[in-house]
Amino acid sequence: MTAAYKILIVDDDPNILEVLEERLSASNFKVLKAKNAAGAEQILKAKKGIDLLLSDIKMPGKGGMELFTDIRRSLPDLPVIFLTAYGTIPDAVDAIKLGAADYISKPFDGLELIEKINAVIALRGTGVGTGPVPLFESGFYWGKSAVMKHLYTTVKKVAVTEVNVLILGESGVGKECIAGCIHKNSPRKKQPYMVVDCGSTPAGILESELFGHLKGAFTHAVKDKVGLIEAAHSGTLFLDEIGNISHDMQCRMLRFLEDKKIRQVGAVKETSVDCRVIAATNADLAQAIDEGSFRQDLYYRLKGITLTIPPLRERKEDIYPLAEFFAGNYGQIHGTDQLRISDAAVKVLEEHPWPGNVRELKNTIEAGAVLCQNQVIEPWDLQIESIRANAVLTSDLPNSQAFSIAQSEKDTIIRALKESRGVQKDAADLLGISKRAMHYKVRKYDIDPTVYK
Ligand SMILES: Nc1ncnc2c1ncn2[C@@H]1O[C@H](COP(=O)(O)OP(=O)(O)OP(=O)(O)O)[C@@H](O)[C@H]1O
Repeated sequence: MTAAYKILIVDDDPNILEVLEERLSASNFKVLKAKNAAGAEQILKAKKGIDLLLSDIKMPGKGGMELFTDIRRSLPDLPVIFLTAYGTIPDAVDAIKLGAADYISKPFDGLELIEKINAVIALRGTGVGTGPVPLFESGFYWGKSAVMKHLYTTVKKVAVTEVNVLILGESGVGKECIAGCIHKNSPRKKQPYMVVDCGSTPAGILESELFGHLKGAFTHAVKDKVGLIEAAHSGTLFLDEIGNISHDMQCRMLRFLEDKKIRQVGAVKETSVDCRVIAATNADLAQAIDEGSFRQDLYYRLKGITLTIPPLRERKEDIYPLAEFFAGNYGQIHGTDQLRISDAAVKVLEEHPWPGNVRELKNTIEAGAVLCQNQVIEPWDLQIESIRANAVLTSDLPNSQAFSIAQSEKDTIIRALKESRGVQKDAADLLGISKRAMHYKVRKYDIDPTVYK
């Protein structure tokens, strides 16, 4: 940030005004102060070009919320961050719903405060995110819930900036899809997009994967290797499962994020790398910080902006549209007619808690598409064990489908094998079961997979 950014602080506590002024001036912001709302309004009237207002919520006389509502009329684009004390957080949350940019709780962490200010200023006036929300984009279905519409707007705003982004959410909610979407909508979209799965890469290998190495740096380093960070130069680096990296790797990542320089394993010289960083995790980083297993300073570096994708069970209104979307995709890919999902199956889908989130729903619909008859997915075509068993036992199956559960399972296995031309691994993937379970069932039902090749 440059000295050009002007921040107006309003707080009735002179100590807070002083501490904030010191902290912000040290980060090159120009600071103006007011000890009450009236003072802030005077400054805003007299001085042009204030970039951000940092306001206390509880002040004698006119409070922060009232000030915020009033200045909305004359300065609708001025971003406001609220300072909240214990007890006023609900007010701050309400203020965000009304359009405030963010809030920070007292006593605040200096680094977090600066990161938030930088992020808000970076987003200000980007002029995006005000249009209608498209239903889907590049294979990603945004859904109909208010929370996903809001996420879309934020993603569009964030994408055009250089801010680092931390994406949080359970496994399968679509974190990697959102990261890709940010890159595709960013000015870096024509540059490399490198994905690193920090969770599944063994710690010993991750360092050389990320930073690269020189020939001879260790036993198996038979030639020089460019790391993924360097490969992402001028583009975007997506660090998936960042919550799983070792303490040593956290230190190295922090140094990289601070200086934007890397040193290959075995090298003496450092190389500058310009890449935007997006990280994701399904871990509870706040808890990991409390437990001392994740560095707080790294956390703040990563979370210029945090995007949280809620689990599917918390946005039930997205289940049916997503299921239809996947059914439609399946039809297109396999050249079949549009699949339908029966009302009874929709009910089953909407009642399931989806621990595997959208990934589980997608697999369920794809397996249902293979198993269904006459292009209609019924409850018994859904590979959701508890519900499926119940549906088979209790539903009004037509006579031709009135199989025993075992017969129905055998039939399912055969249909999946037919679909995957006898390849048991692919059939297992289709049904969402392990390869071992597939071998077991093939033996149990005495099925010969080679017949379906
Ligand atoms: N809104 C969506 N529209 C279409 N497909 C989606 C959506 N959300 C998730 N998916 C699909 O679900 C699967 C999982 O998505 P993704 O890998 O982005 O999730 P994730 O949160 O990164 O999971 P993990 O934490 O396990 O890595 C992918 O096949 C993806 O295409």
